[in-house]
Amino acid sequence: MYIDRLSLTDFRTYAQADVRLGPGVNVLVGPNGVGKTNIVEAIGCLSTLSSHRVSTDAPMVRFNQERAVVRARIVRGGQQSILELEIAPGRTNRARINRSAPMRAREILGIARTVLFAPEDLALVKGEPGGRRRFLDDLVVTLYPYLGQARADYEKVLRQRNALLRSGRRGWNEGHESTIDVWDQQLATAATALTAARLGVLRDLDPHVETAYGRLTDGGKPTEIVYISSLAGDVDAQRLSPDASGAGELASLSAPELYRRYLEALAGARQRDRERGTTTIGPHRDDVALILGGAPAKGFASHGESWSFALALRLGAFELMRQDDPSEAACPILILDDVFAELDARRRQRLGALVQQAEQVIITAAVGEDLPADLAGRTLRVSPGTVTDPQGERA
Ligand SMILES: Nc1ncnc2c1ncn2[C@@H]1O[C@H](COP(=O)(O)OP(=O)(O)OP(=O)(O)O)[C@@H](O)[C@H]1O
Repeated sequence: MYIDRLSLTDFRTYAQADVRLGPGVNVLVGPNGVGKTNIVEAIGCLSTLSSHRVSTDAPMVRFNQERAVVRARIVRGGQQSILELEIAPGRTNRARINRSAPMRAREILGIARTVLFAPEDLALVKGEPGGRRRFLDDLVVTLYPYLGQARADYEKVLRQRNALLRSGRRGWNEGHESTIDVWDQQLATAATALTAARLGVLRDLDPHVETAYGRLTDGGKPTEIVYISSLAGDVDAQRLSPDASGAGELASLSAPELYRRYLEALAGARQRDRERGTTTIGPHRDDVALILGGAPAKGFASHGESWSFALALRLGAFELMRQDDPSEAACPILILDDVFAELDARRRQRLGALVQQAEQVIITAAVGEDLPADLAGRTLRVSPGTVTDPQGERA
């Protein structure tokens, strides 16, 4: 799939801009701060309904405006469709497909399939567990959209259980005890679905990440991704020695056994949870250990290695999505924001060769010379509030 026209209204720096893109490689070039990332952020948001760099919608709306609109014409296997997303902070975001009546934004989730790599992804390797969980859950929901419900259910029941635990700190009574039994069953149901899906996706992702890292780094160190589960004991201890994590055993459990393990663990942790006023067992406490050359990448890998590992995670996700539906119409759009400047000449070359597998690649770069010479494609010049197309016309 590819986007051939993108239109932005009051999105970040753009009052109104029309950007013409094409299949193959598209490079957005312009000085720092000119608005290149704003464009790829808009495409990512149309695909995932969230920004890769902010957790709320307000910063995406141009200063002093109330709403932003992102519209894209998407070509999938020769069929065109127009997707539109209205971002209105403080109100419900709305979407339209082919200029239909407005619908809930959720309805367009996943129609534009994208994989976006940005400098912020370094946090996947160096940062806190929340980013890794989000990466994994986003991939789970992309591959198995029906699990979006399990994820939403889990978050809802978790909030309710935590609210009950907090209220119980002022005096725990029989009402609390019977209500928490109900929440535990619901939590265990959603946790089972989510954990099984995460383990399955990790198992499938792992070899693709290893291959991508090897290709990027000329056969560099081996990588491994290990799931760390709060069901299998102290997550901090597992992070230090991921080999000893119980994830392998968890992956072999059937769903009813996993459910039983969650129920047992929640019951066993109830006293502690009551004291702390929060739930200490469940997928929201889990993590993913990224292992490079036998050692946890976090804390051990160099900056360049961490960067390449983060990139390999995204490229691995791209490959997994491609394998999941090998038709060209479903091939995700690959977006690389500011990547090449961070890599040495050889890794640039290798990345340049790797990305050409996508039907559409969108790359941002402050300096065109940072890109490998054989990365053939169209170049769009970005200047404040405007993107100039290859023919030199102002869009
Ligand atoms: N809501 C907004 N309204 C208006 N301008 C905004 C808004 N949000 C960000 N900006 C401006 O957008 C600019 C940053 O744009 P962007 O991140 O796309 O730059 P870039 O071209 O990718 O830069 P770099 O090469 O440094 O990464 C900043 O000047 C910032 O002030």
